[in-house]
Amino acid sequence: GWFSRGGTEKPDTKKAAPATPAAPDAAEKKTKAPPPPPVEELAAAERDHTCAAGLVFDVYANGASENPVRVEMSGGQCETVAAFEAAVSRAVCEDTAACHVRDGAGRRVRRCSELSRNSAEAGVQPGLIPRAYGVRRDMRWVFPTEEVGYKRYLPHLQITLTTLAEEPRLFALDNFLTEEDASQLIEDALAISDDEHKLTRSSVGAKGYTVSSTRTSENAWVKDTKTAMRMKRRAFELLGFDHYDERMADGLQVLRYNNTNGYAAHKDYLDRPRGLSREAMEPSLGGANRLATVFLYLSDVQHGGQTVFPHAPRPSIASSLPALESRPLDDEVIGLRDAIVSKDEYTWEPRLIDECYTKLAAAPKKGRAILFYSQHPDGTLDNMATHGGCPVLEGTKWASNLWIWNKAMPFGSSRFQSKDDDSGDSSGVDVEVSTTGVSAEVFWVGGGGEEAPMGTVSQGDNLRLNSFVGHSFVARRNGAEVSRYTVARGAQAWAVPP
Ligand SMILES: O=C(O)CCC(=O)C(=O)O
Ligand SMILES: [Fe+2]
Repeated sequence: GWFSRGGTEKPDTKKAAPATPAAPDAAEKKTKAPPPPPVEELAAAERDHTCAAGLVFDVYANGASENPVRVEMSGGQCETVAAFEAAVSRAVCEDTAACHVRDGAGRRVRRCSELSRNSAEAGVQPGLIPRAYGVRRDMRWVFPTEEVGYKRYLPHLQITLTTLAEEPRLFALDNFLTEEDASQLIEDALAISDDEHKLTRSSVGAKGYTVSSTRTSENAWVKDTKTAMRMKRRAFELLGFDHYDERMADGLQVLRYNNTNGYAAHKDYLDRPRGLSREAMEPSLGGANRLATVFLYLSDVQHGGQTVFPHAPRPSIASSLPALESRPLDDEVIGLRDAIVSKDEYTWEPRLIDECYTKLAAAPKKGRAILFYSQHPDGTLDNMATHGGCPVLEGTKWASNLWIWNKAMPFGSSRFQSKDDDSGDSSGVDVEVSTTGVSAEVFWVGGGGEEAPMGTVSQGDNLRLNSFVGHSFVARRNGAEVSRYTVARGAQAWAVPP
C-alpha cells in the first residue's frame, strides 16, 4: 500500500514533550503551538518566493482549521519535493511518505517556493504564514471551513468559496456558473428525447423505475454537451482533483421541481449494493463512494426550494449570509405550507418545510452552487450531510446534481448514469465467486489498471458480485495474483483456484 515506499522511519511524536523532542533531520524544525508570527512588514505578495533562505510555514491536517504544526525548513531542503512532502507528512500524517501537500485553495504544491507564492495570493488563506495541508495519498482534499461566513478566494477558478456550515461542511459559490450556462443546461435537458435520459418523473430504488413518493421532482441526465462537460470539469477542479475522470462522476443530473415538488431528507452517500462487500463502498477502508455533491441552482425560486440539512441548526449569522435561508417560519410560509399539505394522509412534506425555515438551509439562486461533503476527511460517512430538497411553495426550481466520488466506482461509470440513480440494486450480471482454498481478496480492476477491493472469498463462504459484462476482477492471496476473471453474459461462476 501507500505505506511501503516510506521506508522504515517511524512517525514523529506530535506531543510537545520537551524531554523527547521530535528528531527530524537537521534542516527542519517544528513546534506544536505557533509562536507569534515573525514581524515581517513586507506585504505577502511582494515577498521573494524563491525560498533560498528557507521557509517557515504551518502544516494542517486535511480539512483542519486549527492545531497547526509549525515547520521551518532550510533553503536547499525546501525545494526538494521528497524533503518537502516528508516534512509535511511528519507533521500531520502517520508516515514520512503518507501525504502529499496542498495549499489553502486545494492546489497541489511540491516545494516551498510554490507554497509561498500560492499562499500570498489574496484570499487563499488567512494569516501571513503560509499554510500547507497534508493529505493522505489514499484520501481526498477537503476544504477547511475556518468559521461560518469565512470567504476563501480560489484564484484558479476566479471564484469565492463561502463557508455556510462546519458540520456538515457546507459552502456556497456564487457565480459558479453564468446565467447563460444555467439557461443552457436547462435547454440541454429539455432537448433530450431518448427515454433513458430525458426529463421524467424522478425515481429511486431498483429496476422498473419506481416512481417515488419521497422524490417528486423530474430529472434528466445531460451527458456530454459542451456546458455539461465544462461544469463537470469545473467541479473536479474545485474539489482539488488533478484531472477530470468520468469514472468518479455520476454525470450531470438536471432537476425540475414544479410547485409543491420536493425531495425528502436523504444521504447522497450510497448504501452498498447487494453482493458488494462492505469495504467496496467504504472509503475509510479503501472503497469508493460519493465524496461530495456540487449542487447547481439553475433558477431563482419565488418561495421554498431550499436545500435543507435538517440535522444541523441554522447558524446565528444566517441573515448576514445571502446564500443561507434566514426567514422565520412566519404566517405567510405557514399559509403556503398548509395550502400544499394533504389533510387526509401523512406525508413528509410539512415537517421538512418547517425545517427549511428553522434549520441549516441553502437558498437557491440562479448561477449559485453549493458544495457539501458526504465524507469526513478520513473517508467515514458524515451523517450530518443528510439533506432534502425543500418543496417549492411558489414557482419552479431548476437545479443540477454533480456527484463526485473519492475514487473510481467499483462497477464502472455507467452504473449510476441511468435514471435509477439511488438504486441499491443492479441490473448487471451476478457472479458467484468460490474457492476450495484459503481465503483470497477479490478486487475490481479499472480501465487504468487500478483496483478496488470487493471482499473476501474463502472455502464455504462465497462472494457474490453484481457486475457488468466486460468488467474484470482479480483474486489475490497475500497480494499475489492467483486468478483473473472477466464477466461474460448471463449468470456467472468464478472458481478461484486453491
Ligand atoms: O433539490 C435540492 O435542493 C436537493 C436535491 C438532492 O438532494 C438530490 O437530488 O440528491
Ligand atoms: Fe441529495
